[in-house]
Amino acid sequence: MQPCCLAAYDLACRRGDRLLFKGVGFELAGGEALHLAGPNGIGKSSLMRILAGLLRPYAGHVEHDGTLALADERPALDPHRPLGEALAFWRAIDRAGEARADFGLEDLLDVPVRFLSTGQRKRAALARLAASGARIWLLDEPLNGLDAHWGASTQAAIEAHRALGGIAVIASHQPLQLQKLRTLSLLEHLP
Ligand SMILES: Nc1ncnc2c1ncn2[C@@H]1O[C@H](COP(=O)(O)OP(=O)(O)OP(=O)(O)O)[C@@H](O)[C@H]1O
Repeated sequence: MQPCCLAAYDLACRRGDRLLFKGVGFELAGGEALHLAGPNGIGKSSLMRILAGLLRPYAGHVEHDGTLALADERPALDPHRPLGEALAFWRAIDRAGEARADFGLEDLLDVPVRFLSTGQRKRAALARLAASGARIWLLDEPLNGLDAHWGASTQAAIEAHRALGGIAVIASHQPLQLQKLRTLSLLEHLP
């Protein structure tokens, strides 16, 4: 895997007429992981969208070297297609190789995405991200809806991605069992 990096400098975020946070900065190199922490509504998902380039920061800027992929509560899979086709749609666009991570979807490939359970849909979204070949994974509440087995498997997939030199930024209310995990609490960046 090519070297990658992700850095945020003095970020501030405003939504509507409210400033959510300010002065957020970090630098991540290949193999590193950052846990975004903070209570409901503080701006973790907003920060994720800024990092992904989907939301303009009120102040500051983001720099990255390496492709980014975001998995949030929207699975970005066509709800009307069978899961196999919905994943193939992205594979054709991403032109990445086979995903190394196994999210146990083999028996669900003919099920329309809209019929998947919460945890199955989450696993499908994670499989899409893992198959994208992106070097920088932005994971917004990746463990939501997953049972203990798939929660552990997802964290193992994150560790495998890091071992290959990838970066992971993870917003999560749930404890994470990841090696050398750095933490950024948005509570320390209130305006
Ligand atoms: N499009 C929008 N316009 C205005 N306000 C918004 C918009 N999207 C989100 N917000 C507000 O921004 C704040 C931060 O939302 P965000 O989803 O980033 O928080 P969060 O830390 O991820 O929360 P949670 O832990 O509940 O997922 C919330 O008060 C939310 O209502």
